[in-house]
Amino acid sequence: MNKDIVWHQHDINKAARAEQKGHKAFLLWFTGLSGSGKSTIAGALEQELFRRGVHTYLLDGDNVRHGLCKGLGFTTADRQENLRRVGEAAKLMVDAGLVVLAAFVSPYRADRDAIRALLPEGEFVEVFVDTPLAECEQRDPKGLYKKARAGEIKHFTGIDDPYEAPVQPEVHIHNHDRSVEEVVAEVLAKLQARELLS
Ligand SMILES: Nc1ncnc2c1ncn2[C@@H]1O[C@H](COP(=O)(O)OS(=O)(=O)O)[C@@H](OP(=O)(O)O)[C@H]1O
Ligand SMILES: Nc1ncnc2c1ncn2[C@@H]1O[C@H](COP(=O)(O)OP(=O)(O)O)[C@@H](O)[C@H]1O
Repeated sequence: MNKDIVWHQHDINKAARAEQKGHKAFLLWFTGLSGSGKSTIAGALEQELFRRGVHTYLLDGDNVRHGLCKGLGFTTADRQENLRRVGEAAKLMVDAGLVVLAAFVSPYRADRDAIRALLPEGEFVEVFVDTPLAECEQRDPKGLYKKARAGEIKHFTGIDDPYEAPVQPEVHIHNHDRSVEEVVAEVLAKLQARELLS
């Protein structure tokens, strides 16, 4: 870091924004295999939060790779850079007073922990969307598992690339043989128990 660049503390801070918006700001980080249901659950949860008047923003892996993270692939280094950029963007949004929902495979513990470390204690909520690989592969909505099995896609998480499951996620969802509504209700209850939502 250049020592001539000094942090400027502005007058409107996070507490003031939370008071204006009427709720706390935090980052809900959804991690799990491709096809586990991250986008579906994050999207349904965002709808419910929005309905309650919560100011939200949903960052989705497939979408940010069209802009902020354009050109990055799926090597370990590219995933790390992808998640570093997303983590910094999410941090700004949380500072702006939003409840940010981020849905990324984010297969490496170190990358997820690096994002956790960017935020104040309690403002990073890791949500492990735990769906068996066989189920994800059966869902295969984009046909990517089929391509990965055929060797047409390399470094595919769960096939020829690792997925390091969270050890102590704040929320552990089993998203198999359950309705999306049931799962959303479970996440909301966990957030209320942590006093992140009223
Ligand atoms: N090799 C490989 N491994 C995993 N996923 C792949 C790969 N190639 C393409 N895709 C598609 O890209 C989506 C994952 O992007 P992410 O930005 O979430 O990945 S990561 O967090 O940087 O690991 C992922 O989206 P989801 O299915 O929504 O998880 C896939 O559709
Ligand atoms: N609880 C669930 N039960 C059955 N199918 C689900 C459930 N949650 C998500 N799905 C389906 O699984 C597929 C993958 O979901 P998606 O949200 O795209 O996963 P991801 O974002 O993790 O890749 C979609 O076809 C979605 O409709």
